[in-house]
Amino acid sequence: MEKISVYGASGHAKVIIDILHSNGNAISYVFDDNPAIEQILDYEVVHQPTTDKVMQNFIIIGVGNNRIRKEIAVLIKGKYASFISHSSAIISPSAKIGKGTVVMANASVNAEAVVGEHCIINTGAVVEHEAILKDFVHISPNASIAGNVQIDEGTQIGLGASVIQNINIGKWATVGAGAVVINDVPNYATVVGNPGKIIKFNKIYEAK
Ligand SMILES: CC(=O)SCCNC(=O)CCNC(=O)[C@H](O)C(C)(C)COP(=O)(O)OP(=O)(O)OC[C@H]1O[C@@H](n2cnc3c(N)ncnc32)[C@H](O)[C@@H]1OP(=O)(O)O
Repeated sequence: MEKISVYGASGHAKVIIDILHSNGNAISYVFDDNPAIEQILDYEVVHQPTTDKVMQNFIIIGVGNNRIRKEIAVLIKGKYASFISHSSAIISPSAKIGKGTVVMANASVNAEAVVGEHCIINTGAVVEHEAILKDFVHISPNASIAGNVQIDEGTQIGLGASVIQNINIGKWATVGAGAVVINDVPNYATVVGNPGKIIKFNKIYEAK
């Protein structure tokens, strides 16, 4: 089993640690740049200047925010672990999943789905057949992505949201918790409700 370092000691990192345990992976280091965070679950959190040691292992970024996860991925250019998944996740042999991505407990990724790098397929989420998710996408707990949906970089699909088949969702968009998306969503839009409607466009800058 690979030894893995977790970069970022957040709540999301705690779930990643559970996943690594579920697979029998050894965790070498948990790193955070905030020196005030000293402990996460049973692990002592290391800080600079131990960064070099952290980099010697395969890395999973333990940060839930898509934009910050991308900034870290671009900044540290580490050797990222191939995707990790909880032992209860169901992943089709024909699905393709990029490095650094995390598939959590009871999630499903079905036939010929393509999931990019550093994505989060959160607890109980469903990514249906032939869906295409670009890098840094987060499918929140219990959200469902139907067949042939395409979701561009950095977009978050909120808790329990549903996206019907063949929909295209742009980059750095947000779908609110519980939304039902039945129309394409443009880049940067925030969509809420059933049927999903655009309420605003995100003003946060796009990670480089
Ligand atoms: C493991 C984990 O914890 S993963 C975390 C997963 N988290 C989520 O899924 C959270 C998803 N986020 C949301 O649903 C948020 O409410 C967002 C992003 C859609 C909107 O958040 P904000 O930008 O802060 O908007 P704000 O709270 O000001 O709401 C704006 C309007 O939209 C409404 N609204 C906000 N969220 C929703 C929603 N999910 N469904 C319906 N209406 C909503 C508000 O009531 C408000 O309406 P009003 O203008 O008539 O008063």
